[in-house]
Amino acid sequence: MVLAQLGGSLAGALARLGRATVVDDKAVADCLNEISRALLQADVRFETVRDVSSRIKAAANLSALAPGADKRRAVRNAVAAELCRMLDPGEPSFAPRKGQHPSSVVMFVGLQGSGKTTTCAKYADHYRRKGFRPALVCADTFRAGAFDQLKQNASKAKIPFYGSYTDSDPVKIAVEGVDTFRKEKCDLIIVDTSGRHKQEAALFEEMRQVSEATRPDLVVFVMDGSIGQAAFDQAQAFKQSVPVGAVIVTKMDGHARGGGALSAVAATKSPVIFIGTGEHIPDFEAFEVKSFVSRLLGMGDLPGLVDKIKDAMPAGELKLIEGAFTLGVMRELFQSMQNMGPFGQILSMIPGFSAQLIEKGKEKEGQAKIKRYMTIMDSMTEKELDNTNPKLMNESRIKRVARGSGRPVQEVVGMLEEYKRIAKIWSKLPLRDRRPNTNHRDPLKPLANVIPPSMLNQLGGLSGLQNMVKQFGPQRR
Ligand SMILES: Nc1nc2c(ncn2[C@@H]2O[C@H](COP(=O)(O)OP(=O)(O)OP(=O)(O)O)[C@@H](O)[C@H]2O)c(=O)[nH]1
Repeated sequence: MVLAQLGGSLAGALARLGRATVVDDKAVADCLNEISRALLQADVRFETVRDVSSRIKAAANLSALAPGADKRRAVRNAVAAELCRMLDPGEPSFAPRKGQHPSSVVMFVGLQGSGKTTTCAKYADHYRRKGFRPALVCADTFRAGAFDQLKQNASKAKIPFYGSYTDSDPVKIAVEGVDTFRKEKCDLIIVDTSGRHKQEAALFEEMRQVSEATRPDLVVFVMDGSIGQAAFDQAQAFKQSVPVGAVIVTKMDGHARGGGALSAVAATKSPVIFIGTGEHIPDFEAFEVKSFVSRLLGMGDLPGLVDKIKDAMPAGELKLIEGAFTLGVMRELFQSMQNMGPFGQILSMIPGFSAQLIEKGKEKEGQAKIKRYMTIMDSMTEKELDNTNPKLMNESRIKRVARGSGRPVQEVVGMLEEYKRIAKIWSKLPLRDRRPNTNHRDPLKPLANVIPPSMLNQLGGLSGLQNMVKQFGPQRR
Protein backbone atom coordinates (compact mmCIF):
# COMPACT_ATOMS: atom_id res chain seq x y z
CA MET A 1 0.00 0.00 0.00
CA VAL A 2 1.55 3.30 -1.00
CA LEU A 3 1.29 6.30 1.24
CA ALA A 4 -1.39 7.93 -0.86
CA GLN A 5 -3.49 4.79 -0.51
CA LEU A 6 -3.07 4.90 3.25
CA GLY A 7 -4.31 8.48 3.15
CA GLY A 8 -7.20 7.42 0.92
CA SER A 9 -8.17 4.59 3.29
CA LEU A 10 -8.06 6.80 6.37
CA ALA A 11 -9.97 9.60 4.68
CA GLY A 12 -12.44 7.00 3.33
CA ALA A 13 -13.06 5.59 6.82
CA LEU A 14 -13.71 9.09 8.16
CA ALA A 15 -15.91 9.98 5.20
CA ARG A 16 -18.02 6.86 5.75
CA LEU A 17 -18.46 7.87 9.36
CA GLY A 18 -19.38 11.34 8.12
CA ARG A 19 -22.14 9.89 5.92
CA ALA A 20 -23.50 7.50 8.59
CA THR A 21 -27.06 8.41 9.57
CA VAL A 22 -26.32 7.83 13.24
CA VAL A 23 -22.90 8.22 14.83
CA ASP A 24 -23.11 5.71 17.66
CA ASP A 25 -20.51 3.48 19.35
CA LYS A 26 -20.87 0.87 16.62
CA ALA A 27 -20.25 3.36 13.82
CA VAL A 28 -17.14 4.62 15.65
CA ALA A 29 -15.92 1.06 16.29
CA ASP A 30 -16.34 0.23 12.56
CA CYS A 31 -14.43 3.37 11.64
CA LEU A 32 -11.62 2.50 14.07
CA ASN A 33 -11.38 -1.05 12.73
CA GLU A 34 -11.03 0.30 9.24
CA ILE A 35 -8.33 2.73 10.36
CA SER A 36 -6.41 -0.02 12.19
CA ARG A 37 -6.56 -2.24 9.09
CA ALA A 38 -5.23 0.56 6.90
CA LEU A 39 -2.34 1.25 9.29
CA LEU A 40 -1.41 -2.42 9.51
CA GLN A 41 -1.47 -2.73 5.73
CA ALA A 42 0.83 0.29 5.56
CA ASP A 43 3.41 -1.59 7.64
CA VAL A 44 2.87 0.19 10.93
CA ARG A 45 3.85 -2.16 13.76
CA PHE A 46 1.04 -4.05 15.42
CA GLU A 47 1.88 -2.68 18.90
CA THR A 48 1.70 0.89 17.64
CA VAL A 49 -1.63 0.32 15.88
CA ARG A 50 -3.12 -1.25 19.01
CA ASP A 51 -2.05 1.72 21.18
CA VAL A 52 -3.23 4.28 18.66
CA SER A 53 -6.60 2.60 18.31
CA SER A 54 -7.28 2.49 22.05
CA ARG A 55 -6.23 6.13 22.48
CA ILE A 56 -8.55 7.26 19.68
CA LYS A 57 -11.36 5.28 21.29
CA ALA A 58 -10.75 7.01 24.62
CA ALA A 59 -10.39 10.47 23.08
CA ALA A 60 -13.51 10.16 20.95
CA ASN A 61 -15.59 8.87 23.85
CA LEU A 62 -19.08 9.69 22.60
CA SER A 63 -20.80 9.34 25.98
CA ALA A 64 -18.52 12.03 27.41
CA LEU A 65 -19.44 14.54 24.70
CA ALA A 66 -21.73 17.44 25.49
CA PRO A 67 -25.21 17.10 23.98
CA GLY A 68 -25.27 18.64 20.53
CA ALA A 69 -21.50 18.28 20.07
CA ASP A 70 -20.36 17.34 16.58
CA LYS A 71 -19.50 13.65 17.01
CA ARG A 72 -18.02 13.23 13.55
CA ARG A 73 -15.72 16.12 14.19
CA ALA A 74 -14.70 14.70 17.57
CA VAL A 75 -13.69 11.40 15.96
CA ARG A 76 -11.88 13.11 13.11
CA ASN A 77 -9.95 15.34 15.51
CA ALA A 78 -9.06 12.36 17.71
CA VAL A 79 -7.73 10.47 14.68
CA ALA A 80 -5.71 13.47 13.52
CA ALA A 81 -4.31 14.08 17.02
CA GLU A 82 -3.27 10.44 17.43
CA LEU A 83 -1.57 10.29 14.06
CA CYS A 84 0.34 13.46 14.96
CA ARG A 85 1.33 11.93 18.27
CA MET A 86 2.54 8.79 16.53
CA LEU A 87 4.76 10.82 14.20
CA ASP A 88 5.96 13.42 16.65
CA PRO A 89 8.26 12.14 19.37
CA GLY A 90 7.83 15.49 21.12
CA GLU A 91 11.48 16.51 20.86
CA PRO A 92 12.18 18.96 18.04
CA SER A 93 15.40 18.16 16.23
CA PHE A 94 18.42 20.46 16.01
CA ALA A 95 17.90 23.11 13.33
CA PRO A 96 20.99 24.77 11.82
CA ARG A 97 21.25 28.53 12.20
CA LYS A 98 22.35 30.84 9.42
CA GLY A 99 25.72 32.50 10.08
CA GLN A 100 26.41 30.18 13.03
CA HIS A 101 30.12 30.05 14.08
CA PRO A 102 31.65 27.70 14.80
CA SER A 103 29.75 26.01 12.01
CA SER A 104 27.06 23.41 12.67
CA VAL A 105 28.05 19.88 11.72
CA VAL A 106 25.41 17.43 10.50
CA MET A 107 26.45 13.81 9.98
CA PHE A 108 24.42 11.51 7.74
CA VAL A 109 24.18 7.77 8.44
CA GLY A 110 22.23 5.00 6.75
CA LEU A 111 22.68 1.78 4.83
CA GLN A 112 24.05 1.71 1.31
CA GLY A 113 21.36 2.37 -1.24
CA SER A 114 19.14 4.23 1.19
CA GLY A 115 19.75 7.39 -0.83
CA LYS A 116 22.08 8.94 1.74
CA THR A 117 24.58 10.54 -0.66
CA THR A 118 21.82 12.06 -2.80
CA THR A 119 20.07 13.26 0.35
CA CYS A 120 23.22 15.00 1.65
CA ALA A 121 23.25 17.10 -1.52
CA LYS A 122 19.50 17.79 -1.30
CA TYR A 123 19.85 18.87 2.34
CA ALA A 124 22.80 21.14 1.51
CA ASP A 125 20.92 22.68 -1.41
CA HIS A 126 17.81 23.23 0.74
CA TYR A 127 19.83 25.34 3.17
CA ARG A 128 21.83 27.04 0.40
CA ARG A 129 18.54 28.31 -1.00
CA LYS A 130 17.72 29.66 2.44
CA GLY A 131 20.89 31.75 2.43
CA PHE A 132 23.24 29.39 4.33
CA ARG A 133 26.84 28.64 3.31
CA PRO A 134 26.77 24.83 3.38
CA ALA A 135 29.65 22.48 2.53
CA LEU A 136 29.85 18.75 1.87
CA VAL A 137 32.43 16.26 3.17
CA CYS A 138 32.67 12.74 1.75
CA ALA A 139 33.76 10.39 4.54
CA ASP A 140 32.60 7.29 2.66
CA THR A 141 35.86 5.60 1.75
CA PHE A 142 34.33 2.16 1.33
CA ARG A 143 32.26 2.61 -1.80
CA ALA A 144 34.50 3.54 -4.74
CA GLY A 145 31.93 5.72 -6.51
CA ALA A 146 30.76 7.69 -3.46
CA PHE A 147 33.43 10.38 -3.82
CA ASP A 148 32.58 11.14 -7.46
CA GLN A 149 28.85 10.96 -6.83
CA LEU A 150 28.90 13.47 -3.99
CA LYS A 151 31.37 15.70 -5.84
CA GLN A 152 29.14 15.71 -8.90
CA ASN A 153 26.04 16.52 -6.86
CA ALA A 154 27.95 19.20 -4.97
CA SER A 155 29.11 20.91 -8.15
CA LYS A 156 25.61 20.71 -9.64
CA ALA A 157 24.27 22.52 -6.58
CA LYS A 158 27.37 24.83 -6.41
CA ILE A 159 28.33 23.65 -2.95
CA PRO A 160 31.99 23.36 -1.81
CA PHE A 161 33.17 19.80 -1.41
CA TYR A 162 35.93 17.98 0.46
CA GLY A 163 37.04 14.38 -0.04
CA SER A 164 39.97 12.23 -1.09
CA TYR A 165 40.55 9.59 -3.75
CA THR A 166 43.59 8.17 -2.03
CA ASP A 167 43.06 8.42 1.72
CA SER A 168 41.17 5.47 3.17
CA ASP A 169 40.72 6.77 6.70
CA PRO A 170 37.16 8.14 7.00
CA VAL A 171 37.76 9.66 10.43
CA LYS A 172 40.79 11.64 9.17
CA ILE A 173 38.91 12.87 6.09
CA ALA A 174 35.88 13.87 8.14
CA VAL A 175 38.00 15.86 10.62
CA GLU A 176 40.06 17.53 7.85
CA GLY A 177 36.88 18.41 5.95
CA VAL A 178 35.21 19.94 8.99
CA ASP A 179 38.39 21.92 9.86
CA THR A 180 38.78 23.17 6.29
CA PHE A 181 35.22 24.45 6.03
CA ARG A 182 35.24 25.94 9.53
CA LYS A 183 38.23 28.03 8.42
CA GLU A 184 36.31 29.00 5.28
CA LYS A 185 33.47 30.22 7.49
CA CYS A 186 30.84 27.87 6.12
CA ASP A 187 27.96 27.76 8.58
CA LEU A 188 26.69 24.24 7.84
CA ILE A 189 29.03 21.29 7.26
CA ILE A 190 27.44 18.05 6.09
CA VAL A 191 29.37 14.81 6.51
CA ASP A 192 28.38 11.85 4.34
CA THR A 193 29.46 8.46 5.70
CA SER A 194 29.73 4.87 4.48
CA GLY A 195 26.68 2.69 4.16
CA ARG A 196 28.41 -0.64 3.98
CA HIS A 197 31.37 -2.58 5.37
CA LYS A 198 32.66 -6.11 5.12
CA GLN A 199 31.31 -6.64 8.62
CA GLU A 200 28.24 -4.90 9.92
CA ALA A 201 29.89 -4.34 13.31
CA ALA A 202 32.74 -2.50 11.58
CA LEU A 203 30.29 -0.09 9.95
CA PHE A 204 28.76 0.85 13.29
CA GLU A 205 32.21 1.20 14.87
CA GLU A 206 33.25 3.51 12.02
CA MET A 207 30.11 5.63 12.53
CA ARG A 208 30.91 5.88 16.23
CA GLN A 209 34.48 7.01 15.53
CA VAL A 210 33.46 9.61 12.92
CA SER A 211 30.83 10.93 15.29
CA GLU A 212 33.27 11.15 18.19
CA ALA A 213 35.89 12.89 16.09
CA THR A 214 33.60 15.47 14.45
CA ARG A 215 31.14 15.97 17.35
CA PRO A 216 28.14 16.62 15.11
CA ASP A 217 25.29 18.85 16.26
CA LEU A 218 22.92 16.46 14.55
CA VAL A 219 23.11 12.89 13.27
CA VAL A 220 20.55 12.21 10.56
CA PHE A 221 19.44 8.65 9.88
CA VAL A 222 18.50 8.22 6.21
CA MET A 223 16.15 5.36 5.35
CA ASP A 224 14.57 4.10 2.18
CA GLY A 225 10.82 4.61 2.57
CA SER A 226 10.06 1.29 0.93
CA ILE A 227 11.76 -0.98 3.49
CA GLY A 228 8.66 -1.30 5.65
CA GLN A 229 8.96 -2.81 9.11
CA ALA A 230 12.69 -3.50 8.68
CA ALA A 231 13.08 0.22 9.38
CA PHE A 232 12.58 -0.34 13.09
CA ASP A 233 15.59 -2.65 13.54
CA GLN A 234 17.76 -0.69 11.14
CA ALA A 235 17.06 2.61 12.88
CA GLN A 236 17.57 1.08 16.29
CA ALA A 237 20.94 -0.39 15.29
CA PHE A 238 22.21 3.05 14.21
CA LYS A 239 20.75 4.71 17.28
CA GLN A 240 22.74 2.35 19.50
CA SER A 241 26.03 3.47 17.92
CA VAL A 242 25.48 7.18 17.27
CA PRO A 243 23.14 9.79 18.75
CA VAL A 244 20.59 9.85 15.91
CA GLY A 245 18.51 13.03 16.30
CA ALA A 246 16.46 13.10 13.09
CA VAL A 247 15.21 10.88 10.30
CA ILE A 248 14.94 11.51 6.56
CA VAL A 249 12.81 9.10 4.56
CA THR A 250 13.70 8.77 0.88
CA LYS A 251 11.93 7.43 -2.21
CA MET A 252 8.52 8.52 -1.03
CA ASP A 253 7.69 9.07 -4.70
CA GLY A 254 7.73 5.33 -5.40
CA HIS A 255 5.94 2.47 -3.73
CA ALA A 256 6.96 3.55 -0.26
CA ARG A 257 4.82 2.42 2.63
CA GLY A 258 4.35 5.15 5.18
CA GLY A 259 4.62 2.70 8.05
CA GLY A 260 8.40 2.36 7.79
CA ALA A 261 8.79 6.04 8.61
CA LEU A 262 6.56 5.66 11.64
CA SER A 263 8.65 2.72 12.85
CA ALA A 264 11.89 4.68 12.46
CA VAL A 265 10.41 7.51 14.51
CA ALA A 266 9.47 5.02 17.22
CA ALA A 267 12.91 3.36 17.18
CA THR A 268 14.96 6.56 17.31
CA LYS A 269 12.49 8.76 19.20
CA SER A 270 13.49 11.36 16.62
CA PRO A 271 11.32 13.25 14.19
CA VAL A 272 11.21 12.86 10.44
CA ILE A 273 12.52 16.21 9.18
CA PHE A 274 12.46 15.81 5.40
CA ILE A 275 11.25 13.35 2.81
CA GLY A 276 12.87 12.58 -0.55
CA THR A 277 10.43 12.53 -3.43
CA GLY A 278 12.64 11.82 -6.45
CA GLU A 279 16.17 11.40 -7.73
CA HIS A 280 16.86 15.06 -8.39
CA ILE A 281 18.09 17.72 -5.98
CA PRO A 282 14.83 19.71 -5.72
CA ASP A 283 12.82 16.55 -5.00
CA PHE A 284 12.93 17.21 -1.29
CA GLU A 285 10.23 18.37 1.12
CA ALA A 286 10.40 19.59 4.68
CA PHE A 287 8.28 17.26 6.75
CA GLU A 288 5.78 18.81 9.12
CA VAL A 289 3.69 16.41 11.10
CA LYS A 290 0.52 18.49 11.16
CA SER A 291 0.71 19.20 7.44
CA PHE A 292 1.39 15.57 6.67
CA VAL A 293 -1.49 14.29 8.78
CA SER A 294 -3.97 16.81 7.45
CA ARG A 295 -2.94 15.91 3.90
CA LEU A 296 -3.16 12.21 4.73
CA LEU A 297 -6.70 12.67 5.99
CA GLY A 298 -7.70 14.73 2.97
CA MET A 299 -7.89 17.92 4.97
CA GLY A 300 -5.40 19.73 2.74
CA ASP A 301 -2.04 21.11 3.73
CA LEU A 302 -2.32 24.84 4.11
CA PRO A 303 0.70 25.39 6.36
CA GLY A 304 2.87 23.51 3.87
CA LEU A 305 1.44 25.58 1.06
CA VAL A 306 2.10 28.83 2.86
CA ASP A 307 5.70 27.80 3.44
CA LYS A 308 6.06 26.91 -0.20
CA ILE A 309 4.65 30.23 -1.29
CA LYS A 310 6.96 32.05 1.08
CA ASP A 311 9.92 30.06 -0.24
CA ALA A 312 8.97 30.72 -3.83
CA MET A 313 8.46 34.41 -3.22
CA PRO A 314 11.13 35.70 -0.84
CA ALA A 315 10.06 38.84 1.04
CA GLY A 316 11.90 41.18 -1.31
CA GLU A 317 10.33 39.72 -4.41
CA LEU A 318 6.85 39.11 -3.11
CA LYS A 319 4.78 41.54 -5.11
CA LEU A 320 1.37 41.96 -3.69
CA ILE A 321 -1.19 42.89 -6.17
CA GLU A 322 -2.31 46.45 -6.31
CA GLY A 323 -5.63 47.45 -7.75
CA ALA A 324 -7.00 45.58 -10.71
CA PHE A 325 -6.43 41.94 -11.44
CA THR A 326 -4.96 42.07 -14.91
CA LEU A 327 -3.76 39.31 -17.18
CA GLY A 328 -0.24 40.38 -16.22
CA VAL A 329 -1.04 39.71 -12.56
CA MET A 330 -2.43 36.29 -13.43
CA ARG A 331 0.74 35.58 -15.34
CA GLU A 332 2.77 36.45 -12.23
CA LEU A 333 0.69 34.09 -10.11
CA PHE A 334 1.16 31.27 -12.59
CA GLN A 335 4.88 31.98 -12.63
CA SER A 336 4.98 31.73 -8.82
CA MET A 337 3.10 28.44 -8.91
CA GLN A 338 5.60 27.09 -11.42
CA ASN A 339 8.43 28.09 -9.09
CA MET A 340 6.82 26.19 -6.27
CA GLY A 341 7.79 22.73 -7.44
CA PRO A 342 5.82 19.86 -8.83
CA PHE A 343 2.37 21.12 -9.58
CA GLY A 344 0.51 18.13 -8.20
CA GLN A 345 2.29 18.62 -4.92
CA ILE A 346 0.97 22.18 -4.70
CA LEU A 347 -2.53 21.23 -5.74
CA SER A 348 -2.74 18.39 -3.24
CA MET A 349 -2.09 20.95 -0.53
CA ILE A 350 -5.31 22.79 -1.19
CA PRO A 351 -8.40 20.89 -0.10
CA GLY A 352 -10.61 20.12 -3.09
CA PHE A 353 -8.45 22.10 -5.47
CA SER A 354 -7.06 19.31 -7.58
CA ALA A 355 -10.45 17.69 -8.04
CA GLN A 356 -11.98 20.96 -9.14
CA LEU A 357 -9.31 22.40 -11.37
CA ILE A 358 -7.49 19.40 -12.67
CA GLU A 359 -8.54 15.80 -12.78
CA LYS A 360 -6.82 13.51 -10.32
CA GLY A 361 -3.76 11.90 -11.84
CA LYS A 362 -3.62 14.56 -14.57
CA GLU A 363 -1.44 17.07 -12.74
CA LYS A 364 1.16 16.92 -15.50
CA GLU A 365 -1.44 17.96 -18.07
CA GLY A 366 -2.54 20.75 -15.73
CA GLN A 367 1.00 22.02 -15.45
CA ALA A 368 1.39 21.84 -19.21
CA LYS A 369 -1.84 23.83 -19.62
CA ILE A 370 -0.55 26.60 -17.40
CA LYS A 371 2.72 26.64 -19.34
CA ARG A 372 0.73 27.01 -22.57
CA TYR A 373 -1.29 29.84 -21.03
CA MET A 374 1.97 31.54 -20.17
CA THR A 375 3.22 31.11 -23.73
CA ILE A 376 -0.01 32.71 -24.93
CA MET A 377 0.45 35.63 -22.56
CA ASP A 378 4.04 36.04 -23.79
CA SER A 379 2.56 36.97 -27.17
CA MET A 380 0.42 39.72 -25.72
CA THR A 381 1.43 43.36 -25.63
CA GLU A 382 2.07 45.26 -22.40
CA LYS A 383 -1.15 47.14 -23.02
CA GLU A 384 -3.13 43.91 -23.29
CA LEU A 385 -1.55 42.47 -20.17
CA ASP A 386 -2.19 45.63 -18.13
CA ASN A 387 -5.72 46.07 -19.36
CA THR A 388 -8.89 45.40 -17.38
CA ASN A 389 -11.49 45.89 -20.11
CA PRO A 390 -12.44 42.42 -21.42
CA LYS A 391 -13.67 43.98 -24.68
CA LEU A 392 -10.12 44.98 -25.62
CA MET A 393 -9.35 41.37 -26.51
CA ASN A 394 -11.42 41.38 -29.70
CA GLU A 395 -11.41 38.78 -32.44
CA SER A 396 -8.50 40.22 -34.36
CA ARG A 397 -6.31 40.54 -31.25
CA ILE A 398 -7.19 36.96 -30.24
CA LYS A 399 -6.22 35.71 -33.72
CA ARG A 400 -2.95 37.67 -33.61
CA VAL A 401 -2.06 36.24 -30.16
CA ALA A 402 -2.94 32.71 -31.33
CA ARG A 403 -0.67 33.11 -34.38
CA GLY A 404 2.13 34.66 -32.34
CA SER A 405 2.10 31.95 -29.67
CA GLY A 406 1.46 29.08 -32.05
CA ARG A 407 -1.61 28.05 -30.04
CA PRO A 408 -5.15 27.40 -31.33
CA VAL A 409 -7.68 30.25 -31.10
CA GLN A 410 -9.94 28.18 -28.77
CA GLU A 411 -7.10 27.91 -26.31
CA VAL A 412 -6.59 31.68 -26.24
CA VAL A 413 -10.33 32.05 -25.65
CA GLY A 414 -10.17 29.39 -22.88
CA MET A 415 -7.34 31.22 -21.18
CA LEU A 416 -9.30 34.49 -21.32
CA GLU A 417 -12.31 32.74 -19.77
CA GLU A 418 -10.17 31.41 -16.95
CA TYR A 419 -8.83 34.91 -16.44
CA LYS A 420 -12.36 36.35 -16.28
CA ARG A 421 -13.34 33.79 -13.64
CA ILE A 422 -10.41 34.70 -11.42
CA ALA A 423 -10.78 38.45 -12.07
CA LYS A 424 -14.41 38.24 -10.97
CA ILE A 425 -13.43 36.82 -7.59
CA TRP A 426 -10.73 39.46 -7.33
CA SER A 427 -13.21 42.25 -7.94
CA LYS A 428 -15.20 41.08 -4.92
CA LEU A 429 -12.25 41.25 -2.55
CA PRO A 430 -12.32 44.14 -0.08
CA LEU A 431 -10.01 46.94 -1.11
CA ARG A 432 -7.84 46.59 1.98
CA ASP A 433 -6.92 43.08 0.87
CA ARG A 434 -5.68 44.31 -2.47
CA ARG A 435 -3.40 47.06 -1.31
CA PRO A 436 0.21 46.09 -0.88
CA ASN A 437 1.27 46.47 2.71
CA THR A 438 4.95 46.06 3.42
CA ASN A 439 4.33 45.26 7.07
CA HIS A 440 1.91 42.51 6.32
CA ARG A 441 3.01 40.41 3.42
CA ASP A 442 0.37 37.76 3.52
CA PRO A 443 0.87 35.21 0.76
CA LEU A 444 -2.66 33.94 1.29
CA LYS A 445 -4.16 36.94 -0.40
CA PRO A 446 -2.94 36.22 -3.91
CA LEU A 447 -3.62 32.56 -3.22
CA ALA A 448 -7.22 33.23 -2.29
CA ASN A 449 -7.67 34.58 -5.79
CA VAL A 450 -6.71 31.43 -7.55
CA ILE A 451 -8.84 29.11 -5.43
CA PRO A 452 -12.12 28.24 -7.15
CA PRO A 453 -14.97 30.31 -5.66
CA SER A 454 -17.03 27.39 -4.35
CA MET A 455 -14.02 26.05 -2.51
CA LEU A 456 -13.10 29.43 -1.10
CA ASN A 457 -16.67 29.75 0.20
CA GLN A 458 -16.40 26.31 1.72
CA LEU A 459 -13.31 27.48 3.58
CA GLY A 460 -15.04 30.60 4.84
CA GLY A 461 -13.40 33.05 2.43
CA LEU A 462 -10.01 34.61 2.99
CA SER A 463 -10.52 34.86 6.75
CA GLY A 464 -11.47 31.17 6.88
CA LEU A 465 -8.28 30.37 5.02
CA GLN A 466 -6.25 32.46 7.43
CA ASN A 467 -7.94 30.79 10.40
CA MET A 468 -7.14 27.36 9.06
CA VAL A 469 -3.51 28.29 8.69
CA LYS A 470 -3.48 29.67 12.26
CA GLN A 471 -5.16 26.53 13.53
CA PHE A 472 -2.60 24.27 11.92
CA GLY A 473 0.17 26.62 13.03
CA PRO A 474 2.81 26.63 10.33
CA GLN A 475 6.19 25.67 11.69
CA ARG A 476 9.34 26.67 9.89
CA ARG A 477 12.58 24.80 9.69
N1 LIG B 1 13.03 7.73 -6.61
C1 LIG B 1 13.93 8.18 -5.71
N2 LIG B 1 15.19 7.77 -5.81
C2 LIG B 1 16.08 8.23 -4.91
C3 LIG B 1 15.70 9.11 -3.87
N3 LIG B 1 16.82 9.39 -3.14
C4 LIG B 1 17.83 8.70 -3.71
N4 LIG B 1 17.39 8.00 -4.76
C5 LIG B 1 18.13 7.08 -5.65
O1 LIG B 1 18.54 5.96 -4.89
C6 LIG B 1 19.77 5.44 -5.38
C7 LIG B 1 20.76 5.30 -4.23
O2 LIG B 1 21.09 6.58 -3.77
P1 LIG B 1 22.53 6.96 -3.19
O3 LIG B 1 22.44 8.36 -2.77
O4 LIG B 1 23.59 6.56 -4.12
O5 LIG B 1 22.56 5.94 -1.98
P2 LIG B 1 23.51 5.88 -0.72
O6 LIG B 1 22.66 5.46 0.41
O7 LIG B 1 24.27 7.13 -0.57
O8 LIG B 1 24.51 4.74 -1.02
P3 LIG B 1 25.99 4.66 -0.40
O9 LIG B 1 26.70 5.90 -0.81
O10 LIG B 1 26.57 3.46 -1.03
O11 LIG B 1 25.85 4.55 1.06
C8 LIG B 1 20.23 6.41 -6.44
O12 LIG B 1 19.89 5.88 -7.70
C9 LIG B 1 19.42 7.67 -6.17
O13 LIG B 1 19.20 8.43 -7.35
C10 LIG B 1 14.32 9.52 -3.79
O14 LIG B 1 13.88 10.27 -2.91
N5 LIG B 1 13.48 9.01 -4.75
